[in-house]
Amino acid sequence: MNRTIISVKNLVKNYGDFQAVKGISFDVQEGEIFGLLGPNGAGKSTTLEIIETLREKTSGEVIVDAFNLDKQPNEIKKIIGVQLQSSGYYPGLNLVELMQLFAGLYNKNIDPMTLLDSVNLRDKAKNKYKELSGGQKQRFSIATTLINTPKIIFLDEPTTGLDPQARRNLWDLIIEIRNRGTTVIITTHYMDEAEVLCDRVAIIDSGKIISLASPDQLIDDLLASGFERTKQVKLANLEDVFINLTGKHLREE
Ligand SMILES: Nc1ncnc2c1ncn2[C@@H]1O[C@H](COP(=O)(O)OP(=O)(O)OP(=O)(O)O)[C@@H](O)[C@H]1O
Repeated sequence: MNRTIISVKNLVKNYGDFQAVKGISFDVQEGEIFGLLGPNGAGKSTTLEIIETLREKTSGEVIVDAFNLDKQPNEIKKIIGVQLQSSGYYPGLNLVELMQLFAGLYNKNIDPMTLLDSVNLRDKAKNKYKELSGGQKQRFSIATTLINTPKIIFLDEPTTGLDPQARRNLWDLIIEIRNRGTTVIITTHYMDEAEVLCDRVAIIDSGKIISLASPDQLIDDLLASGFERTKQVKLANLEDVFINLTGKHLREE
């Protein structure tokens, strides 16, 4: 595949006596969607925040696009896009004004409408953030990650709380962003999401990577080990029924 754009080696994070990340190593290839999967408290957000330069590591080495996290964190900041916490969205400003505000923070000249267009929010340009639906809020926050035309974007559980259509719509958006050449790192609890979206996934449990491969490979490995589902699986599930009844396309949210 492509070249390695992120390299993490023996990463450790201690919070006091508690070791949240226990010496993990992985590489992310340029242009892939890489998933970090794991139960609550596994250490996904901690790992992401360290790579994003937002949290100090205890030890280990992180290289992002040939920049060393210890020596060149500011160079890393310039080439990554990070979703901001929604509490940072000033309630009185509309989406265009918010975009301009964030662009100012990055010292970038952007066309807010082009960015809003790219996440299908042109119609909501004059609305305030609080007036958006859950799916629209997520799309807006993904647009803010794109302001500095980053090489890599980080998405921490971007579809949590969304309905099936909004989730699928967001998947399409994430794939589109990847297809334009941006590397995507995503954390998720949803295995169906990881299976559809991710080129490769690392499964993290209690601060350790316990498996890393493409979703297909992980499933094939499990089947090769003799695993069989106890219940015969039908060729459709309840979500298919729901989507079929309520429409595949993005509704007016
Ligand atoms: N600032 C902190 N101080 C102390 N412990 C922390 C801190 N942040 C996280 N932890 C602990 O580190 C562990 C890993 O947390 P982290 O948020 O990285 O997990 P996660 O995999 O992202 O979980 P979730 O899926 O619930 O978001 C947890 O046990 C958590 O309680």
